[in-house]
Amino acid sequence: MAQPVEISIAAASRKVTVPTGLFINNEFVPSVDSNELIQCINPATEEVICSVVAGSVADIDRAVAAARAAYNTTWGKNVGPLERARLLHRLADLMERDRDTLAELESLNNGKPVRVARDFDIGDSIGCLRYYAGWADKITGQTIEVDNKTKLAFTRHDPIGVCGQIIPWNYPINMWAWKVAPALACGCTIVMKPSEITPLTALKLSELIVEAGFPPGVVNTVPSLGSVGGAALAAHPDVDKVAFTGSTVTGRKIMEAAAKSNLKKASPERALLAILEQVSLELGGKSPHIVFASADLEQAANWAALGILYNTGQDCTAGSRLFVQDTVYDKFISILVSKAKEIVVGNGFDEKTSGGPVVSKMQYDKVWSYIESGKQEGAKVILGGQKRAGKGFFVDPTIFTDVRPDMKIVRDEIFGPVLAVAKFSTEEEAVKLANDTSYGLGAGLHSKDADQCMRVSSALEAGTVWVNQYNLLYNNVPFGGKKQSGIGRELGSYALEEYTSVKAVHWNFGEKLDWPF
Ligand SMILES: NC(=O)C1=CN([C@@H]2O[C@H](COP(=O)(O)OP(=O)(O)OC[C@H]3O[C@@H](n4cnc5c(N)ncnc54)[C@H](O)[C@@H]3O)[C@@H](O)[C@H]2O)C=CC1
Ligand code: BAL
Repeated sequence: MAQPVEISIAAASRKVTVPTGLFINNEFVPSVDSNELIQCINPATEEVICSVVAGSVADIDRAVAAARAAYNTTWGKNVGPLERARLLHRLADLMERDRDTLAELESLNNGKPVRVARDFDIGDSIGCLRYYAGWADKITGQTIEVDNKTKLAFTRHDPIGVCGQIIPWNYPINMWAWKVAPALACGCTIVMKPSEITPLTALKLSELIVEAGFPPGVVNTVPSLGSVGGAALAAHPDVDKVAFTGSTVTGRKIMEAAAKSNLKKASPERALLAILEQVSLELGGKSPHIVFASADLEQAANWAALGILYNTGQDCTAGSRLFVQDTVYDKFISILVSKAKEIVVGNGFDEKTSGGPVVSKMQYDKVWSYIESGKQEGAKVILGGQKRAGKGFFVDPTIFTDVRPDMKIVRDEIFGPVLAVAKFSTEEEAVKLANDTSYGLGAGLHSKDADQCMRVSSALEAGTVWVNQYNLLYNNVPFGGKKQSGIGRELGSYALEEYTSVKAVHWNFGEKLDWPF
């Protein structure tokens, strides 16, 4: 079993062929020692789309060996920056060519609307590949004077090596691009483990890796269960760096695995420093979104609704805790509810649809258990909160008011279209409520008072703060979290630091060493 399957996309009158094997050394191959398969489900219909090979620990070993061989021969320091840039641009061209098919496949496997996948996820991913193609020949070190007459030092930003990249199911193509583009621009090789829930587009993109002309072994793709392939990749002694996006629980496990594998070579005191260079984690969030009385309420309601409903709330930066100033509270809530009602949730192949189902039965059950807990803990449902009849893991926009800070719906990351709204009266109170979380990924505020915007954006404990907008990201602006939302930064020039290792070279052109010293 590693044969491609033909998937019929009836709504678009199209058929698409999808590889189902593990992608190692530019070939789709069966597992070396396992017959396990991963079933891919369409969350809008609950039907099986197809099955793909589930990689084993031995398959991860094989993929890492392929990545190491490529790093030492055809890639790494053996390929120039212009060639790395050319290939990244070529890959971007191919994604552009296949944009519609990729969007349809993404929609089938993940549930997000085709329009959203095509215009946002894939559009941004193409932009990401091109952005880092532009960086490939601009990764420079410094020349440092240490003694004018006899010595100088310089730094080189070497590729960090073989990277294990573990990505989630909420943005399968986009998270692929965020990981692959900077790593390749820096000269790293990759073993990519897509989520077992959404492996199809990573496999389809692997075909484009071959077509673009990347040498074998530069990018390898191993769909596998997290507890099998993900854990093996994180603990692998020949993986130089692990980059992860996903839950905080799994992020902790990855940190532990990387530390243990580093301990094989490093002393315990060095292990922490070693893993800080070698692990980057983009984890969960429970992001606050504050609306002050002076805000443009119509606009703030649009951004607040986008903040929780975009990607059906399955977004690490979802603005899931909304704080509204008491003097405008009633007016704002009525605008917000009317905005949320306008969002079309349903058929992903309809261009008017903005929201799809949540990704899986497990996620559906998790979201509903939070909705039930919100009701039981005494929060008031002012929108949604009722199950739909029929097939598909659909959850309609759900808004709770009268929430307290101790409620589970206020404390935990739900990863669904479920908003908890609370009232505040002073700026100080809003900041205190906003920062009352173990997470620190995103935060938003709306106000027409510029001084207030500056004060509050400075006080909010988050890696990203949006002022008078929410949830928009750009490839040239860094992204990442504080507190339990992660370590390291993706996007922008900052991501290059995650995939390079700085080497200082000390050059002596005149100093004689007196002996004995
Ligand atoms: N920050 C984010 O973007 C994401 C957050 N989540 C949160 O996590 C919750 C659970 O979703 P999951 O799919 O279970 O997330 P997860 O964090 O377990 O999965 C993300 C990736 O990690 C892999 N993984 C799982 N266990 C692993 C391990 N022991 N070692 C290495 N890799 C491992 C998975 O196979 C997947 O590729 C969601 O409800 C949501 O709250 C989920 C996905 C993305
Ligand atoms: N929205 C940025 C990436 C994420 O949700 O995982």
